[in-house]
Amino acid sequence: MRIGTILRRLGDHWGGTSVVMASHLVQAAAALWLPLLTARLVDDGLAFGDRGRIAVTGAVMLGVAVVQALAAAVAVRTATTIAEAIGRDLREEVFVAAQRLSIAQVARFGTSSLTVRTINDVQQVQQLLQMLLAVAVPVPMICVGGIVLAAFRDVQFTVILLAAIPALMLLTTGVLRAMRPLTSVVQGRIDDIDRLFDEQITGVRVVRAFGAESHEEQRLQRSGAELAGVALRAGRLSTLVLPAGSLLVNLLSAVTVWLGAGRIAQGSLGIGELIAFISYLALVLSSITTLSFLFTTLPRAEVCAVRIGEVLAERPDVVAPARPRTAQPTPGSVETRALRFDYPGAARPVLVDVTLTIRPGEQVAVIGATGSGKSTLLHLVARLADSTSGAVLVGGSDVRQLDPTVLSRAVALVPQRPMLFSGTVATNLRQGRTGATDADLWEALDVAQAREFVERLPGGLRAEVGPGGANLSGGQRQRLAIARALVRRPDIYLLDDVTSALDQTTATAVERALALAHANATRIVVTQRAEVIRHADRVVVLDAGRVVGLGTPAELLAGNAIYRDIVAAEPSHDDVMDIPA
Ligand SMILES: Nc1ncnc2c1ncn2[C@@H]1O[C@H](COP(=O)(O)OP(=O)(O)OP(=O)(O)O)[C@@H](O)[C@H]1O
Repeated sequence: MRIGTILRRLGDHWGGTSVVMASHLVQAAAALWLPLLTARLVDDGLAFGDRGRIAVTGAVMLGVAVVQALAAAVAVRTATTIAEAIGRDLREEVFVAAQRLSIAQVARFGTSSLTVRTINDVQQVQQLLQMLLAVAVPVPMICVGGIVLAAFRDVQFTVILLAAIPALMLLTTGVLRAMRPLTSVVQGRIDDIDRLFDEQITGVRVVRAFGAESHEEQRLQRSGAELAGVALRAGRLSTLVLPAGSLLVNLLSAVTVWLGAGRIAQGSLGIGELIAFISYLALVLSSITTLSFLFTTLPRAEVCAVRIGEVLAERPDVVAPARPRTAQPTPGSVETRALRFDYPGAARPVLVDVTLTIRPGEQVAVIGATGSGKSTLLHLVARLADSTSGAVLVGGSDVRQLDPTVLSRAVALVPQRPMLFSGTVATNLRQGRTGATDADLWEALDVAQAREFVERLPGGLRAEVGPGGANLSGGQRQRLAIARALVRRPDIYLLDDVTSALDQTTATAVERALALAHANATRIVVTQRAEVIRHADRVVVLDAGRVVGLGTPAELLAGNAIYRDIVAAEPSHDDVMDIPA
């Protein structure tokens, strides 16, 4: 997307744009009329000591100045409203487009870059629109009007004015050329700083625990210095325009006065005429200088428009089917057929030839070394991404053909890193099911072993949850995330290492309660806990993205080394808590 594409959106606001144009026309006419009135005041009034003419012309000048100010106020106000409206629409579009991206696409852009594009980049474009409408529109009117009026009064002086315009244009073009490459670097550096901030703030506990504050500060300082370096270079270039413009105006005014003085002495020019001409010179050149300065913000807005366009143009990997299926011939079943998944640009696939058939109500544990593709497998079942090849069937229907609402009702994913949202405990849990009653929420909290701590929170279910659940412990977040999935009552639970932040006893209690609650539901559980693995109906062993073991715990104990390693690493706790199979 280029800035021109965004400018075309002004057509959607033609009413407001017409008001801006009309107000600027009035404002420009007033600005051009004032020097003529000044000339009349001096040459016809002051020169002859005609008090009546001075008073009338002065009153007209005051009236014109008031109209000019009012027209300018209307133009700026309307311009701001239009720019705000276009900015708001763009922000919404980028946000919605970003929400539709698959996890691989989000990873490719980077979450912080998507944030900067949605907020900062749209703001830059909005600012440019506002400035264009509020400042740039009257410039051509003033220039053409000023040159024509000057030409009518004096050709020699008009030549001076016309010669100055290309000089200013040349300067601006040079500055713009030099700035263009710097501005895309500036936006990239802003992305970097945002990413660093995000990392450092979300990881503040780790930073403190490792006493890494000064190291992190240095990283931020380095990034800040790099941004300041390029931003300063771009800023220095843009600041050339205004002083150069006013230098030119002053030089030419001096030349005009020098030439005019001689002609006044000869009697071929009135003082008022000279003042009027100098006013036109200043009006035209300072308008062009302001426009040139405005153009120096163009490269940055242009880069931002391109970055916004990249998000808007990104076709989501995961698209809703044209004719969605709602039928699920075998609710609760999950099947993967020769599944393969590659991250774009990655050296090797994350999953290769994964073929599984999971029956409704089955409890399946997925185990494997870190990085073996366990989470990715669950993500593909929940259709957070589409497989590179092969297929995933949920309830007997290919997820790519299944109605997204049917799929999200059938499947509840509890991710490895539980994510809560600002609001209350209840609003977070009701993301599982909007219509859930308080009793449903407490029931889910009971299963997730979270009743006790929620009851202790001030307000209970109405207790505040900070952004990302920041005011809760990792274990509390994890239990609320489990409860949210339970509230949904899906056919299939996808549980990704959901008890990793809990102590042994609580984890076992959660697992036991989960197994009892909604006993008919299918559970695919990524876990390292021997307790859960031993009590699963079947276990899938992944190694570097391939299924290297599939069977009951007893079968795998006999013939699978990876299974034996993982289960042997943790002693049985069946004596502590009996988990039903
Ligand atoms: N955004 C990404 N871009 C490229 N590769 C990625 C990306 N995210 C994950 N991977 C790779 O995909 C592989 C599988 O990751 P996945 O999270 O599925 O593993 P896992 O078995 O769940 O690991 P863990 O037990 O540590 O959670 C890893 O090798 C990882 O490096």
